[in-house]
Amino acid sequence: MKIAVPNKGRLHEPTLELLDRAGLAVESGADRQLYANTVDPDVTVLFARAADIPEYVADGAADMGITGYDQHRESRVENVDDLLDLGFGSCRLVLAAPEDGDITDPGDLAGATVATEFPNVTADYFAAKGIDVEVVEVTGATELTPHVEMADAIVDITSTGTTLRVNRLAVVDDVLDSSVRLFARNDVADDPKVGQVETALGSVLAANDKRYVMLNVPESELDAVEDVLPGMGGPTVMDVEGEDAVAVHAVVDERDVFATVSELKAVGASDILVTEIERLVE
Ligand SMILES: Nc1ncnc2c1ncn2[C@@H]1O[C@H](COP(=O)(O)OP(=O)(O)OP(=O)(O)O)[C@@H](O)[C@H]1O
Ligand SMILES: O=P(O)(O)OC[C@H]1O[C@H](OP(=O)(O)OP(=O)(O)O)[C@H](O)[C@@H]1O
Ligand SMILES: [Mg+2]
Repeated sequence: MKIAVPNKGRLHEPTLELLDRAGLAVESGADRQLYANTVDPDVTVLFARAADIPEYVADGAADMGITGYDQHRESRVENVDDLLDLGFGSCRLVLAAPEDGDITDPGDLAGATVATEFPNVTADYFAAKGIDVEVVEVTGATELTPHVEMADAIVDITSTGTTLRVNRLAVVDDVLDSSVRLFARNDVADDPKVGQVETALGSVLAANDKRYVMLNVPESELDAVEDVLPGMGGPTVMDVEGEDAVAVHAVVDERDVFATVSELKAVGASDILVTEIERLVE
């Protein structure tokens, strides 16, 4: 099983970190190598440009891939299916035009020129609206093109909005929401290894917003503690040897931890520990 992952840029580190946490650590070697082993002898990693990954997977150079959904759409590959939203690299592709200009609606661009690093997504967007534009492909610094009369508007990535603001561009319309996805080629979708990789990465995401809570409580108060801790499938309860108390363990949503700990104390729990969870397979 080969997984194509970004070889550099903003998606590289978080992808390797996620694989690491999922128990598929990439074994370090020379920085610029093409292939790397993981701790699983059946899983290797192919380093590629974020934009090339969907095609590498579609063509069979790799079986699974991790990259932005925007790149998946831009590649127009059809034999690749998303398995998981990995929750990082969130951004929007937007149509933007000079803030002091007269383009305030996509329809204002009929017959005009739009510059972008995403010519296919852009062409599909205008075609769906029935608006005829000329799409000019650029490979970077897209935000400059309206100011040097190369284009009337752009389709580009925005996240904080800083780049658009600095270049005095305003959003005219949303084109696509993107985040990083795990995907696989259709013809390997039933391979057990694909399922294992999906489960491993999914278990890290599932654990991200959960905490493990441990506490001791007198046996007489156990019912009250169980009311506070509905948890997944109920808490685990263990006898504490030689004492009239039990130890209780439970998985709690991160956002509920503050309230839960207060309630647990109120019903007589002591020695309360809250820890992070590395992985959670339900
Ligand atoms: N500002 C951003 N915020 C969040 N995600 C982004 C942002 N810019 C890009 N991305 C995501 O990262 C993917 C890769 O971006 P890109 O190919 O520009 O690489 P990079 O990490 O910016 O490195 P470089 O541009 O130096 O090659 C994009 O397709 C998109 O999914
Ligand atoms: O809304 P913002 O937070 O400003 O982010 C948007 C910018 O981020 C990306 O550029 P990147 O930093 O990857 O530089 P690049 O043009 O070299 O890819 C993207 O191409 C935008 O220019
Ligand atoms: Mg970039």
